[in-house]
Amino acid sequence: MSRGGAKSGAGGKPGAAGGQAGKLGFRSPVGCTGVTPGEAEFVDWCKEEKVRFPSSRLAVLPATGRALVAARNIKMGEVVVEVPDDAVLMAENCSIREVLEEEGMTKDSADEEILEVQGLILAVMVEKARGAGSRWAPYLALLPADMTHMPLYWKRNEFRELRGTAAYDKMLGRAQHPSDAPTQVPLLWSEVAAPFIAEHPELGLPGGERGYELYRWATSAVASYSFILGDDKYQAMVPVWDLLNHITGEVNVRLHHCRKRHVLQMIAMRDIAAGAELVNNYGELSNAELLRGYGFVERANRYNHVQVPVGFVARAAREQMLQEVLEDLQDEDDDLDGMGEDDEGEGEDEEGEEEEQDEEEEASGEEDGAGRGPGSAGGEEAAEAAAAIRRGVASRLRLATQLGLMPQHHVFKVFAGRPPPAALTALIYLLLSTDEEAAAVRRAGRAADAAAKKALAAAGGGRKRKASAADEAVIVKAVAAAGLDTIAAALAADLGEEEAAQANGTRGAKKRKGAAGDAQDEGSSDEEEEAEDDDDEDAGGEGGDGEVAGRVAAVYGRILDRMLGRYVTSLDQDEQLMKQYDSLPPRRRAALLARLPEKQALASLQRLLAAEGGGALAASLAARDAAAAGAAGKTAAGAGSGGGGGGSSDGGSSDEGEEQGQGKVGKGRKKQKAQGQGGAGAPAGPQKQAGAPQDAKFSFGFAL
Ligand SMILES: C[S@@+](CC[C@H](N)C(=O)[O-])C[C@H]1O[C@@H](n2cnc3c(N)ncnc32)[C@H](O)[C@@H]1O
Repeated sequence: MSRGGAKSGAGGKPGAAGGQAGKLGFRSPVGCTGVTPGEAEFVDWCKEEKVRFPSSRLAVLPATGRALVAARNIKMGEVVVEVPDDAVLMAENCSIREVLEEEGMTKDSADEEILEVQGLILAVMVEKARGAGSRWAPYLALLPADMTHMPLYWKRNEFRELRGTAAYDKMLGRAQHPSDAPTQVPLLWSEVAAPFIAEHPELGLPGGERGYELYRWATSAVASYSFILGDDKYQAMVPVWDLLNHITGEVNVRLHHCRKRHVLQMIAMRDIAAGAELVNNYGELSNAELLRGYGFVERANRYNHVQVPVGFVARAAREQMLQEVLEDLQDEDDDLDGMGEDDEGEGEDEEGEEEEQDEEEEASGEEDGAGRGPGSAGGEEAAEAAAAIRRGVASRLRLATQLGLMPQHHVFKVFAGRPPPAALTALIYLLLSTDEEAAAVRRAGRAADAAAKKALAAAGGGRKRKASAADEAVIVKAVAAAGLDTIAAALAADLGEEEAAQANGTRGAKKRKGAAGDAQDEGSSDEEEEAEDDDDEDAGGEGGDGEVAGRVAAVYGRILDRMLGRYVTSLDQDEQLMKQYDSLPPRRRAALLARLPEKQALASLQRLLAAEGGGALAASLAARDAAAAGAAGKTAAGAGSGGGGGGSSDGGSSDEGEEQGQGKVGKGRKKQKAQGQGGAGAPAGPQKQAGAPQDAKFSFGFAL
């Protein structure tokens, strides 16, 4: 656990690096790791390995733990750290590389990413177990012996404090690679690491309890200290680079790989005063994400947000449509109760929903609340309606994927005080859309796709080349923009712009019941046309104002209610707890700082929708450029394999080298054998705002 005190770093004045940590004025209740001795040995080892950091020195800071600080004034552009490619520790160059290769646990031999990660964990275990016999002994000795700040060590009741947060979801494997989730650590131990150790007694690794403890430590070290290098995404422990802490908004170095010289470099992004901390950027991470991946939180964090899973959106839309259909069928509201909708087989786009259901059941025992599913009281018609709604939603989710509306890891990020993401509002609209509207969006998408391809072909001139990830991103951006245009036009029309409605062929209120409409009649019928006319009449002078907006807002309401209901405490309770912050145990404080901002973001959206209704939704859609840019980024990432935390802009490369950032993004090109492939360079997201290069081929940690 945290151990404080400004101790002197190797060759440095005690506490000289007040810098950013001082400005921070806050020390994370967890995460500032205990410090193990061994700087002198480590510094000697660095000299032997030609790991250079001539202008900086090691230090221990009260707020961030062990750190690297400027030993003198550093000029922007100076190389502050150089690590030869072969000094990094990887599965591919450790002392048991052949064994790991044979067992399919290296970059070239592994079938799955998770096995590569396990390969590095085993490599760290072996090198650690070898003690002084390991080439990396002084480096590994400097890593904190105590990693219990990481939530994977939290007790069940402490972990429960995180329920509802992105940290909780991810730790249970709900929001990203399930196999990377900390809660899977015991499983990975028993299924992967323990059998490996048993089959290779010659490696001298301990089994049993001792082995598991070493495994947990190595897992924590790899999660919070390793880097993912370059396009090829080699997972590596990079000495000295990993001494740098993260302080949101304070990053002052970027990471770079010099291919010519085969060295990983850290370059000053600005002038750094003597004594100031060198600060890396782990990504645009909320407190919940920082806690999950690195075991610390920040007092104020501009990246705090709440993550809305796509599964929630789909479920809320289904519930809304079912309620509307049932109302249309003139059933009693009560008919909605007890209609156990079958949640299976929704399709891959609703990943996470079933798990959420489990959690809800666990949390409240009333997951299948009112308004869900046919099967009993609603009778056959209702059952058919619900089935049609499910099909309609599944098909629109596929369309949304084609349009690039699906967010990374299937979660939308909602920030306090900002309109919801355009892609989220657009997705809700799409889910509620009629077949005709969905078809129009599909056509618009295809047209934009074709236009973008044509433009790319024209830009490529005579030498037609294969579309790169960046090209694909342009296409997706265009498609997403087209889809959003169609949707925005329809929404604007519904908000009262009749002309736009006609121009876009948008329809009356009842016809907007989307999949609910499908449920009654797949094709457009005379009755439906009549209904449309009726609706137009009903709407009268108001022109159906707010009908769609009202429905979209209702879906938002359902999402928000469900999201807010997931936490162990209410927003009010948390605000009260903040008043007793100092008296809370560290892990409770950390959990509070992880979940409170999420609730504040949800409450803020609730207020925004209540105050501005359709205005807030229109503002959301107006942010389409950002959404489209996000889609473009996702596509670039998707061409590789996507990944964890941070931003996702594509990286540039040159003969000289590549820049890298923290986002787990790569283009997935052909595997290469060389080690330390890393480009290096700019941590992904926040640097965009700091005016730094936007390259991002470099990640930190893995998806723990
Ligand atoms: C790459 S290491 C950085 C070096 C680390 N401080 C040490 O003592 O070894 C990442 C770990 O540093 C700590 N850390 C990084 N930034 C922090 C911050 N802003 N506040 C508290 N702890 C931080 C967390 O324990 C995190 O898991």
